[in-house]
Formats: sequence, C-alpha cells, structure tokens
Amino acid sequence: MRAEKPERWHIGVIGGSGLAGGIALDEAQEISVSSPFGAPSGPVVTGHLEGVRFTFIARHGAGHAIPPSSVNYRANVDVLKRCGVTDVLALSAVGSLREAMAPGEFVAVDQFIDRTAGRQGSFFGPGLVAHVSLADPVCPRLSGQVSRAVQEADARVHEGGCYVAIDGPQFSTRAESRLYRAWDCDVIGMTAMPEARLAREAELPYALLAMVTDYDSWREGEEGVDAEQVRHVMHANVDRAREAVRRLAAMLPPTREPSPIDFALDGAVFTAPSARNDALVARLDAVACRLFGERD
Ligand SMILES: CSC[C@H]1O[C@H](OP(=O)(O)O)[C@H](O)[C@@H]1O
Ligand SMILES: Nc1ncnc2[nH]cnc12
Repeated sequence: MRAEKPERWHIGVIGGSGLAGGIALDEAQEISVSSPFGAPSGPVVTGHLEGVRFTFIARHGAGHAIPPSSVNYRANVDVLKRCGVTDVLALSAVGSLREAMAPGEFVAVDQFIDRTAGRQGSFFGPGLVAHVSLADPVCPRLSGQVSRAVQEADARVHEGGCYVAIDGPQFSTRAESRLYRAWDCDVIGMTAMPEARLAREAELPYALLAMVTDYDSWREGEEGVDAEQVRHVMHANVDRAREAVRRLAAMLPPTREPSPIDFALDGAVFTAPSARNDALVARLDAVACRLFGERD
C-alpha cells in the first residue's frame, strides 16, 4: 500500500461550457498524458496559480467539440490522478430549478440525482468489484473553500444544492423540468455524473461549482431555455468563475491535511485476490495506486 497523499495541494480543474479556453496559469505547460481508459477530452495544461499547482482539462475538448454523453469521464479523471492531482474542482453551466437561484449566480452543489444512462460510470468491473460510499459525493472542505472564493470574487453563491444530471444534449421538456422540481432538485446539467462517481473511486475529493445560466423550462408563461440564452449568460460570467478559482488558490492553507476521501477505497474491494482480473488491476495503477501500487 502506498503512503498517504502528499501534503501539498494540487488542484485539478475540469472546465465546462465556456471554459474551453482554460484558466490563466503561471508557467503553463501543455502536457501529454495517456490513460488506459482512452483519450481524455483534450489537452492537459499544468501550471501554478498563486503558488499552488493546478492542472486543467476542458471537459468538452478544444473548441467544445465533445457532447456530454461522449465525454470520456474515466480518462479525464484517470489523467488528473496520474498527474498527481489531490483534489478536483469541476466547473459547470447549469439550469436553475429554483426561483432563488438566479442566472448569473453560483451554486456549490452537494448532492446529485443521476438520470444519465449508458455512460461508463465506474473504473471497476468484472474481476474487480468495488463499492465506494457516495452518500456525500462532494468534499465539504473543498466545496466550502470554493464558496468563500466565489464570495471574495463578489458573486453570489448558494451553499448546497441538488444537481440532476440528464443525458441531453437536448434541454428538458416542461414536464421533465417540473418533475425534477418536484424531486427537490435545485439545478440541472448534463455532465456531473458520472464525473463525481469516478472522482470518488479515484479517491479524489470533488467539488462542483455550478454557474446558473437559465431557469430551464418550468416557469409558467415563459419561453423555455434555449442555447442563445445560455451562451449569453455564460459569457457574461465566465471571468467570475476564473476569478473564483484564483481566489481559491490564494486562500488554500499552505499544508493540505488528509481528507477521509483520500481513503475512499479502504474496504471497498470485494473481489478475492485469487479471483481478480490482472489486466483490470493493471489499468487501475493510477486510480487505485494506494491499494495496488504503480506499474513499473
Ligand atoms: C452549453 S448548455 C449545455 C451544456 O452546458 C453544461 O456543460 P458543462 O457541465 O460541461 O458546463 C451542461 O451540462 C451541458 O453539457
Ligand atoms: N437548462 C439546462 N439543462 C441542462 N443543462 C444545462 N446547462 C445549462 N443550462 C442547462
């Protein structure tokens, strides 16, 4: 078993809609990292912000070419882990299902309902069965720090909110939008699942900063959401998201104390050593390096 995580922060940022251009990092370097789970969404850029190491991936690739259900979520998370990332901050555009969560505001999401289907939702599989806890899918420490960073960036943030993940790429019908409100969901998007599940399997504390771009399609007597509206609000606010990331870097304590999520795989693997699929174990050399060690 490998030693505990390093004491230095290394934040992996997965940038969503509006963030294909990345975040401005000092000494930024584009690096090529391959993954046994296939190609990540696009170039991986690593550098520093306020002296803290950051590594960035654009979720939809350069120029936003990859639709939500075609994102290789496993490769993205695996590559971040391979780069030595300690914590993941995901940035996403979302629709609001609550009057109080207005376009232009941010939500530090803390729960999910997953309505996606057919996406690769686990690093594990036949020959290596693991069940991690997902009761609290977001890291409260990172999410709290991110909320404070948004406030410092002079933007409004709602601390906590349930995100319903849909496949898309179409927006929801009015009936679906009303249904998700009845389920007590607060915001809607197309990408946080399975991303959050995979981060947990990779023992990476995950926080999701959602930027509200629209009211989806539940409001009586109003037009439903359309892409033009989303694009407009997104472009008006994306620099605030970048500023929040910079503020986060500036406020992180110099030493990273361990998180319980760093040990999410402890006790999670059910498959007996004699029944394990060696090829699958080998593919987990980054994700589960603490359990199985790294490849030579
Ligand atoms: C551009 S509107 C729909 C699109 O935006 C969100 O993407 P992301 O989460 O990567 O910011 C949403 O999930 C959809 O993929
Ligand atoms: N209304 C909406 N539904 C799904 N994803 C979105 N991303 C931004 N707005 C959205």
